[in-house]
Amino acid sequence: MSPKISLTRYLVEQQRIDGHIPPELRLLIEVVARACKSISQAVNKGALGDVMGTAGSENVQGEIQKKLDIIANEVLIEANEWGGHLAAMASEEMDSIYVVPNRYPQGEYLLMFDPLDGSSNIDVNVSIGTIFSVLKKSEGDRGVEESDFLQAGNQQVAAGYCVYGPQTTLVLTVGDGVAMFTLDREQGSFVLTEENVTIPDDTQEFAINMSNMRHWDEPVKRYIDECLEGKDGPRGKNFNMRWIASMVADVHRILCRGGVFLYPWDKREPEKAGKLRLMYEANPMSWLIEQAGGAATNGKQRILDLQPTRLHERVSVMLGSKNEVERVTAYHSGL
Ligand SMILES: O=P(O)(O)OC[C@H]1O[C@](O)(COP(=O)(O)O)[C@@H](O)[C@@H]1O
Ligand SMILES: [Mg+2]
Ligand SMILES: [Mg+2]
Repeated sequence: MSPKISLTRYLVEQQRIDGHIPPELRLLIEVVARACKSISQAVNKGALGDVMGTAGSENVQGEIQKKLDIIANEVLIEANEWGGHLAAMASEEMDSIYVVPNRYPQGEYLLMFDPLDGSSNIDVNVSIGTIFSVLKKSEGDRGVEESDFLQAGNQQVAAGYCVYGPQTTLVLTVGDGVAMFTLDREQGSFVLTEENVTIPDDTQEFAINMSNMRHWDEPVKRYIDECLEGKDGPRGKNFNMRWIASMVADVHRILCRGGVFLYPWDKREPEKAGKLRLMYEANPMSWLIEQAGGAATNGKQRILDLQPTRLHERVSVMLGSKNEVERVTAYHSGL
């Protein structure tokens, strides 16, 4: 049996052999992974720990925060602020950026995260996760500002998520393909279980919240209608549907076996570009999908080329198997 390769060894090889990542970034990723391990332990406690239910407070998105949203946010802040690799952090659960206090060494990276993704599934024992994205701080000595974070997704230097499901799995890219690490609870460490993950260009499985159908725009309606017509329709093949309502779990399924995920703009809140957030949901997931051979657009443009204007900006998301994403994107330009 091939020797178990730990996350640390994998990253050291990425650093030393492939020269893909500087030592500081490697150390930052290890700290994020350790934080995810602690969050996984809190999640596993469930009703045995004081982690279920709402916290009663509201976040900048206007959502009622769950206790685990706040616990996960605090774990990530505490783990990363003293490590010396970061200049600042931003989170779905914090209105503005968190600048690393100057009693700690200042690093050159910016970390963004969705500390707990799939919050509506926390109390019903369905897979949830943490999503993260790393950018470089711009050169110069001036203090970090929110504008430093407003970089296009194609500027990410690392991106990943950790899914807390039957297994705890960390999925990562530093621009050299996608690797998956499973938490070995006995050892307490992440072990490499999949490397150079690739997703098929074609698929017969789509993921969308069908209950929003009457609110969708024509191109999305057409695309889903054709999938539902199956082999009797213009697609000539049957499609299956899945919707876990945890983006991290729906995307993980796609990285494991292909598929297409859509959370498009809809008429419920026409002034919003979509439900999901560009900086710490769509950008990291889009880079992972592209690194695995897939595609990700907002229906019109490659998500990674979008220039952000606000920290908590929302975006329409279509990602997964390349040929399906290209098809639904083509429908948006009237083809
Ligand atoms: O409940 P809906 O409308 O299907 O939305 C589900 C989507 O909302 C989310 O839960 C939003 O993320 P958060 O849980 O981090 O707020 C996604 O994970 C998921 O894809
Ligand atoms: Mg989320
Ligand atoms: Mg969240």
